[in-house]
Amino acid sequence: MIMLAAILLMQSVPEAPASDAVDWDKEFGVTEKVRDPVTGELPVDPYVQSDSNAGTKPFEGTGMAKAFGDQDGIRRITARTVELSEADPRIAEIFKAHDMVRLKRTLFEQFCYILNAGCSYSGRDMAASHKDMGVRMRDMNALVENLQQAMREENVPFPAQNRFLGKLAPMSRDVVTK
Ligand code: HEM
Repeated sequence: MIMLAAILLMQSVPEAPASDAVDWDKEFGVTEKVRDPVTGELPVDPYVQSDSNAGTKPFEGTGMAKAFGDQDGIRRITARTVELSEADPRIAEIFKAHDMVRLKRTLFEQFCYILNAGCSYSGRDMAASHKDMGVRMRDMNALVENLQQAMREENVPFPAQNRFLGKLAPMSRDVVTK
């Protein structure tokens, strides 16, 4: 008897008419970014593209590009640096919420441009890219260790590794949160 009453009660609950349904995503201004079907990258806010966004001038001559294995070597080194950082418990959290497809492309372009290996840099400047990310000096050190490992794995000679790190070091002023 109680069972029957419960079933009748459940059936008599009126369904909300479709016109009353509230689009909460719209109310709260929630929009989901969609990846570009060709590049696989998420869109970013408009910015002015310039090689000067790379944060430093390129090396002269072809020596540094050769030491890094030209574009193929640079691509492997940047991809490996990102891969190691995504798996590094010290800094993985920082990378999780961001677009690693875009980062692999722009980091490659930046390194390739700086090493004078025949690229232009199309990414954002270092201050804009790392704004509000909360990067601390110890996070920077972790990333540098991962880059050093990636360079070692590609047999980049030690003096060339250090010359390159010397170019990147001043950028920490724009990357690390003050
Ligand atoms: C000198 C050191 C560094 C250099 C040269 C560098 C370079 C770059 C470049 C070229 C971009 C892409 C810009 C763009 O999307 O337009 C980027 C973005 C990013 N970087 Fe760095 N970075 C440095 C340090 C760091 C550190 C220490 C961390 C964290 C531990 C970090 C985390 C990220 C993340 C998560 C993004 C993606 C941002 C986004 O998609 O909005 N970077 N970085």
